[in-house]
Parts: sequence; structure tokens; C-alpha cells
Amino acid sequence: MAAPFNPPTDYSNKPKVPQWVPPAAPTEDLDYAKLHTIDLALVDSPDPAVVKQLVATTKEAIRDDGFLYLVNYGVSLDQLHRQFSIAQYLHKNISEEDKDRLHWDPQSGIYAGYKPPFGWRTIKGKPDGICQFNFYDEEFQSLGKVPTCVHPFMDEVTAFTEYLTRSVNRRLLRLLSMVLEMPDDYLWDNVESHSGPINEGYLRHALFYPFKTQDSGMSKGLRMFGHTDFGTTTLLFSVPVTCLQIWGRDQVWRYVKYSPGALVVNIGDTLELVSGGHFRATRHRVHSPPESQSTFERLSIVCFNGSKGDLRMEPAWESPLLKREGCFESQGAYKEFTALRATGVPVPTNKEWREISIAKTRHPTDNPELSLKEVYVEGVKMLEVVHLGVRVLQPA
Ligand SMILES: O=C(O)CCC(=O)C(=O)O
Ligand SMILES: [Fe+2]
Repeated sequence: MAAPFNPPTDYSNKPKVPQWVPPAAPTEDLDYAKLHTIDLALVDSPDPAVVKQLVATTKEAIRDDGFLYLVNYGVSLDQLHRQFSIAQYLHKNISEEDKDRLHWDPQSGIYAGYKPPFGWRTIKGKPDGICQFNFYDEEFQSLGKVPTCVHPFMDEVTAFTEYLTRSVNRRLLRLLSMVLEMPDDYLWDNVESHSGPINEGYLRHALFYPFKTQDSGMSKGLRMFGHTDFGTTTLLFSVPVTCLQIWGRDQVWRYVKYSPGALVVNIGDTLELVSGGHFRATRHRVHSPPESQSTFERLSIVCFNGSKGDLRMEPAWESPLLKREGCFESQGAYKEFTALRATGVPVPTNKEWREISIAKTRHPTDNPELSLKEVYVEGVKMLEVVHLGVRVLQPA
């Protein structure tokens, strides 16, 4: 049985942190995505029939949706809300000097540091009302790399991050390895990075201020365009301000419903590639919330798990599932990497892929690029860009 999260709880020498109060859920009746719920504690069940059923449900979820709710992963609602309170404290107390000193440089291929609410490039762009602080390995290694106001809380942020990467994600990868019918630690040992609390991934504290996208010349209420994540798994904590949407197999965007305390997990490109398309790296985006929440601030904590940087991903040919059923040729990153490999050109390494994805991804604050090629996929208009020889399609 996995140990539950057990963070430092002596706050006596720390500044008082105002409690984060979850905003009210939307009052609208929305057409939500229907996602499976996985109870992570069941992966340790002594009953093989229970584990078998869990693996079957996980298989269906990641094949059909690429997204799932994860519950019972070992963090209580109070512990989670303490982390949200710290994230809120960071954004409300970061000094102007720290914003400058820790300013991010996404065009270098990593998001580390402070994102001001002016677009997604290193230099200031159009306002977008999105502030972030991104903790990579260096931010965990050196206090000088994080805002001074969170220094007293880094013990808690670090313990939380370690729990997410070493316990939650490791158990999740065990479940996904079982879906591939491979040894329990196959994905952990061969694909996931493990060095320090966050490995080669990052932890994000994001604050979305209420924002009318049309004020900035941005259309369709979009705060982040549709994209896939580049890594192994993304652990998004479900939040009441309902903005996350996923692109269904029926080509319809649907919101993901708030589920208090749950993790919303999605599969990144790396696992789509390793699984030969059996796992789906599903497109998702951040939309404005429904009208009843239009004046709310949206605080979000996300743990992006990163794969080993020097690997060039290949399907796990030794997987009995792949041997039996082959690969899903028609799908996303798997399809495009396969097409590149067939030309004899080496596919990008995981590190190259994540760095180009960060540096080059298109955002609503970018100036419209007239040169983007429009293509139609199953009758739907998409925009095509090519990164390191790999075609990436985004819904137009
Ligand atoms: O904030 C969210 O819900 C999702 C953000 C996201 O998709 C990303 O940063 O990759
Ligand atoms: Fe994402």
C-alpha cells in the first residue's frame, strides 16, 4: 500500500497564508466531456480481479479519451488546498524585483521562472491576463531561483512535488505499463526521467485573471489554443473555474467538469509514441469560463512529468499488446513521427521535442501568421506547422 502524502505541517515559524477559497462551480448546465474515473489506490489491491478491472478501465480511458480523473491518490482535500493557498500567496506577494529577476525565457525551450501576463514569448507581447511561476529542477535546487515570498514554503512545495512524481506518477505509470502488458516499472524505468523532485518536468503555479479575450484582438474566447502536451503524463488538479476543454473523437470541444480533489490526467506525446498510438495524446485548450464565472480568478496547479531527454521515442515493440494488435497508424504524434522515420530521418529526441514545442507553439497573443498552411482533416479545418520535420496540426 502506498504511503499517503505526509508534508511538513509545523507552520509556527512561517508567515500566515490566507486560505484559498474555491470559487463557486458554474451554474450553467454544460455539455461536459464524459471521462472515466480511476481509483489509484486499487492498483495495490491484493485481489487480482480488482487490478484486472482497473487496468481494463484505464485502457479504455486512455485509448478513447486520453484524459481521465484520478482519485484516491493519497493527497487529502485539505493538503491540496494548502498547496493552492501557497500558489495564491506566491502570485499575490511576488515583488516587482523578483518578477524582473526571475523573468522567464520560453524561447530558450524551457518555461522556468516567472511569466508576466503579456503573452508567451521572452519579450513582452499583448496582454493575456495569465501569470505563472514554473518550477524546474534548478528552482528546486536553489532558493535564489524562486520568489523570496515563497522561500518559507519551499519545504512544502518540494514535498508535494516529490509525492506527485515519485508516488502518484510512478503508480500511474505502473498502471499504464500494465495496459501495455509489460513489467510494472517498464515506463518508469525506461521512459520517465527521475532526478530530483521534478525530474525533467516542471511544476506550474498559474493564475488566470478574468479577461475579455476580444479586448486584446484575440478571438473565440481562447486563452490557450488547442495543443497536446509533449511529455509523459500531465497531472492537472481539477479546479472550479471551468476553462479546460478537450477535443473529442467526434470533433467537438467539451469542458471538463470540476471534481473536487481529483486529478485530471492526460497523456503526452511521448507516451503516445511509446504506446504506438494505443494511448492518445488528446488535444486540449483553455477557453474562457461560462458566463457565471466570467469575473472569477482561476488558480491552477499542474505537474508536467518529463521523459528522459536523450531518448528518441520508438513504439515499445516488445509489448504483447502491440505485438498482438499492432499500432494505431492514424493518430497524432505517433503518425507524424512514423512518417518522418520512414523517410530515414532520425526523429527528434524527447528533449529536442519539448524544447521546440515550448519555443514554437502558437498562442492567442501571437500576431496572426498568414503563412500557416490550412489543411482539412476529416472535414475539419486545421492549421499545419512543421517542427523538426514533424507535422503538428492545430484546430483552426
Ligand atoms: O490550465 C489548464 O487547465 C491547462 C493548461 C494546459 O493545457 C497547459 O499548460 O499545457
Ligand atoms: Fe496542456
